[in-house]
Amino acid sequence: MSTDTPAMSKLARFTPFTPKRPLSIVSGNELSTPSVFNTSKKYKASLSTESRIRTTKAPAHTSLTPVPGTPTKSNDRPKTPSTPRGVSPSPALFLGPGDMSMDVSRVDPEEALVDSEKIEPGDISGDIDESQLPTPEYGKEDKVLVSIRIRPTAAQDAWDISVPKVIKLSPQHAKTALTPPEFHFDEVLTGSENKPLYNAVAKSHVIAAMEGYNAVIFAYGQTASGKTFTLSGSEDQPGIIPRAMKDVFSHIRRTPTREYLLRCSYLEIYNETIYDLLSPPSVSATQPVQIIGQGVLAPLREEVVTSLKGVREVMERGERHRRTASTDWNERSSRSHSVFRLVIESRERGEGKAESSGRQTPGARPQTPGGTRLQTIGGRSVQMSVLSLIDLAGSEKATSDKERTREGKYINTSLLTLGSVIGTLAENAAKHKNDHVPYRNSKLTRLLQPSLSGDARISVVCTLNPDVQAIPESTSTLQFASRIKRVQLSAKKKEVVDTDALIERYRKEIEELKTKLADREAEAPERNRRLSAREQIDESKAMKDLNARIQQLTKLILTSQSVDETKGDESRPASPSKVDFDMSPYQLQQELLAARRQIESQGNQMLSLEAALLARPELPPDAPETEKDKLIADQQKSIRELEIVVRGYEDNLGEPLRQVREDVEREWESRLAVEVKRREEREAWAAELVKQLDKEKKARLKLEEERRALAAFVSKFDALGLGVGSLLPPSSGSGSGSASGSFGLGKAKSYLSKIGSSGLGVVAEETESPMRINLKNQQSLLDQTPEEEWSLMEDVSFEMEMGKGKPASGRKAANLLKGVVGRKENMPV
Ligand SMILES: Nc1ncnc2c1ncn2[C@@H]1O[C@H](COP(=O)(O)OP(=O)(O)OP(=O)(O)O)[C@@H](O)[C@H]1O
Repeated sequence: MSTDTPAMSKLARFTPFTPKRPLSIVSGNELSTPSVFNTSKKYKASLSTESRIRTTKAPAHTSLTPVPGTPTKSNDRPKTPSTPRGVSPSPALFLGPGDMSMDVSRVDPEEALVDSEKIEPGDISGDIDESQLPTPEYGKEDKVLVSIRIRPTAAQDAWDISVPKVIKLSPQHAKTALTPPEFHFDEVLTGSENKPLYNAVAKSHVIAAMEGYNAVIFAYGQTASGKTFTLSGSEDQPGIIPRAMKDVFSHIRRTPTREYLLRCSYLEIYNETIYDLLSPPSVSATQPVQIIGQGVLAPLREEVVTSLKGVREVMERGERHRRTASTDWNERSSRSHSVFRLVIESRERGEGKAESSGRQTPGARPQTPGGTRLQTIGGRSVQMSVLSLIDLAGSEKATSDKERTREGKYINTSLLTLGSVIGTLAENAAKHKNDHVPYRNSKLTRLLQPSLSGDARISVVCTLNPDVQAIPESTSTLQFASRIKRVQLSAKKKEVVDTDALIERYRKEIEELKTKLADREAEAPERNRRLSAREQIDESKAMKDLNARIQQLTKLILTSQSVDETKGDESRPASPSKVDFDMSPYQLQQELLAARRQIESQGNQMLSLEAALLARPELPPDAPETEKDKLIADQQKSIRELEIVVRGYEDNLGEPLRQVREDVEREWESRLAVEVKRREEREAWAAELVKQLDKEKKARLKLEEERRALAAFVSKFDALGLGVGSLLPPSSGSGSGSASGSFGLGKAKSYLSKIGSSGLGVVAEETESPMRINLKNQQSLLDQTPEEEWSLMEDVSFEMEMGKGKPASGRKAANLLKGVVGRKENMPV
């Protein structure tokens, strides 16, 4: 290939190949973080000291790596492990005072606005050629902008690029005698100059992103073909990313009518897992990023940037966390696909500075899933777009290293999936088909899905290694590039609807309804006297409807995320999330019902708006322009209303309803807990009672035994004919041995049963024998009967009369008594 082709003349001339610089160890203080923006250091950074040492000093564009297929792996070259996601500094480090970037969760977007006045000259100086505006047609078409970049080589070049924008294999390298096929692209570029490359392939897309279109720029190609060099560049040849960032700020400076909020994130897909490069590695390793919706990623750290320095800091941090490793073909091969995303939000500036700052009540802004968002203010809508800059890992052959081979498999699989996705999309576009596109087969294609489905302007730079040994890989890259050229796009500007006017209307209606309600309430007592019961019911229903409408409108305002600054919190409707916790479950259920009714009514509102939209009057083509404009304005109004109602509907469907339900549940839960506790206490008490009863039963059984023993003793005593009178204490009423004081067996039994069921009942609480206790504390029944017990025996008449029966001698009787009673433990005799 001749370096003097017309294609070349457009860009920088071929940079003569300089042999690879021998690796040298640099001293510790020479180690510093390389930066894409830093003109004195190489961009690509690694966490491993080894790789930092090796790469910090190497001027990238002069040390060309050999082509795959001719590994230069030498034994003396140190093997670089893949960059470890090393121990990270504490997260606090990321938000230090010197940090130019800010975690979105802690930033008030209105305070982080960037406008033309805030751009420092340093942010846009350098080699950005502001006069060179993007080629007009680029980025404005519905096609992907596809460019080929051929890296310089010292070996024999296999490709012919003598015709502008065309590349074909030089006939001497073709395998057949047939003329090699030609590939046509938007640009075919060579050389090491990154500035013309940027202007040709990226600038228009960066500007498109600044103007509200989603834009994606990615580099595709085999390993060591120059993707990272193209995107990130080197110290003296900054690549697309640093140039794009400069252009972002210079665009802001050129656009004094708008103000901007910039947020950036940086991630990599490594072995089919997405890692957040801005989170501390310990965090991102344990919480990989998930794709939770069309282009929605979580958890993903986004940082607000207000200057080029801020972007640089964020980029450098991300770069430090990227995985790179030495392979057989590239000393610092990217082992992952990396995606740098810049979210650009902008709106027209207001009149004065105060208004332009658009300060909103802090804290009043509802949280949005994507983090901090710019608000529409006073009719100023917000434009939002995402610029994604993607450095894909290179396709490669199996290497000699096991780990690299494993990574290579993942890389190749995801690139293959990308290829087949692109193939299907191209096919669908060419044949107007709608075949299934296998986006879900890899993380990379899932991530790119919204863009590839047409939602973004895409520019692809396919990098080629022109060496003869790399012909198969280069051919495959060219085929990929041809396919992606056929993909159809239809990117549209994303503009957040201006809801302010509508909200103002709602607010007015609320005021009117409130006045009406207040009037009605004031007249109610007087009116009710005149009205029949039926009419009173109707009247109260009408008042309820008024109330419901007020609430509905108030909630619509809340869901449209607008807060009236002048009225502060007063103007805010009672948020459903602030349900009164003192409400009874009944009241909460009423709230729940009201919320449900509201959802239904919003559903109806949506249907009627949809119907109105469908039933819109058709205008004849020759109708006057003013009529057409009016119709368009009316339709736009209906669409806005519909959107707001839909948003309100979605919000109500989720949040408030859930919260009311939770409140009701919480209320019932606490009640249930009290009931359960009470029940448990009762059960414990009942168990205790059962235990006590059991004890008492046992005590009664013992007592019964005692009683029986006593009864037996008395019977024996009776049988022996021993009068108890002599044993009894002298009684005032009956003298000892009185004939009338007979103690019959029946009476004694009744006495015993009485004492068993009354006085001794208390012993049931004791574990010891009730008799024993009783006898411990009292005098023995036989020795000394307590008065009250004797009183039980008042009517006892001694059947045994003196001299009747066969009296035992006093000594014999005493022994007998001892013999019977003495068997009873502790019974004093
Ligand atoms: N156009 C170019 N001009 C000068 N040097 C280049 C050019 N393209 C690539 N290089 C050099 O070639 C080497 C490999 O390039 P680079 O790392 O960009 O390849 P890559 O495609 O990103 O590889 P991988 O997929 O393995 O990460 C680097 O040293 C780089 O500086």
